[in-house]
Amino acid sequence: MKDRDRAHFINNVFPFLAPGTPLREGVDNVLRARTGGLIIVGFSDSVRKIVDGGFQIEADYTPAQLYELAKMDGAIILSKNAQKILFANVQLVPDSKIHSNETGMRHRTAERVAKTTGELVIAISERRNVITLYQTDHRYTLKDMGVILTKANQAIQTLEKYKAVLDQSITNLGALEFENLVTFQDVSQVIHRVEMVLRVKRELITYVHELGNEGRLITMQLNELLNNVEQEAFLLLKDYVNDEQIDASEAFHDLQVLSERKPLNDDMILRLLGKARKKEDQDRTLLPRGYRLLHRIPRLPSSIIDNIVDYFGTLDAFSHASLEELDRVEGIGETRANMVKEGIQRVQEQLFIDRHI
Ligand SMILES: Nc1ncnc2c1ncn2[C@@H]1O[C@H](COP(=O)(O)OP(=O)(O)OP(=O)(O)O)[C@@H](O)[C@H]1O
Repeated sequence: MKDRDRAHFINNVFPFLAPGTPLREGVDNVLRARTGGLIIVGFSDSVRKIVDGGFQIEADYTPAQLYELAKMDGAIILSKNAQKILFANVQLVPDSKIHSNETGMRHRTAERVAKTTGELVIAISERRNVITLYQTDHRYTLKDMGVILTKANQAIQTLEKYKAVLDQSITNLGALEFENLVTFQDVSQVIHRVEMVLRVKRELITYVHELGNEGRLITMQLNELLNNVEQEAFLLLKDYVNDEQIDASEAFHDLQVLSERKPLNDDMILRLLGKARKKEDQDRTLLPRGYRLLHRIPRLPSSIIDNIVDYFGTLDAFSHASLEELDRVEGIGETRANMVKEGIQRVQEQLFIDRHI
């Protein structure tokens, strides 16, 4: 429930309430001033019905105005986009039969208004120094920036570890590919590690949204760490999918969606790759097409990589091809044939040095 609530606010509310936004600046000022506050963002008909008293303002929203108006009793109503302050000093009279778990009147009112109107309601506590968000039946207490930053940094450390493990298993797979020793289990192991990395990435993105402009450093670290993970995962699928049944981009999309829900198992991975589950297939060697390793050769355009794989079919075939055979591929002349041959050799040597047995 808590995760669902957090996700709801991060997706729908944080774009205009994250640190660095004018609304957050105003709300933080009210919190610091310890006057308390009750703010409704949106003035729909259902809000109109429960408004009693107060006065109309119709001014452009500024953090300073919000802070001044919060010194008064009652609620403040903002426009849906939080660009205007519409009313202040408003008494709200939601149906008292609506269940509320809150104790104080401000928070009970906030919860009931959110449930009846569906609008975002922000309660800033005078005594407890917390900001609570309500919308429909969702409730979320904003966390202290320090707490979120600590969690985000822990997640970055976890990501670094997972990424190192993933890199190593990709290297090991590459070495096995040159030896024609890859089985389904080897591919599945790499896919599981990609899945773990994607999972931590998703968690980190929620922290980044929650941190707003305080999350810039985390974003930079995240981008640097994940620089090529998605491309590698896509190429891995391109190397191994049963392409008569499944397109690699589709498989990559499915991998991302599935890993959001629950941990992948072997059956799911087999389905992703478009392969049937047959007992005898489990230990059979798989021959990769070689997209992933060809992409490691510097300055080799994707169109040429496609032509090489189309012509030879597998890494095994083109890694043993002579210069003359490589020369026959469309887009490859003598110079490029040399470059490809040397490139493949260099990639192979590096993999054998880096592999961890
Ligand atoms: N129905 C309401 N409409 C508008 N404002 C309200 C309403 N109920 C309470 N408030 C505002 O909340 C203020 C504090 O009420 P109360 O102390 O009972 O709330 P609380 O939930 O305990 O919040 P806090 O933690 O800030 O004390 C009131 O002075 C009033 O400004």
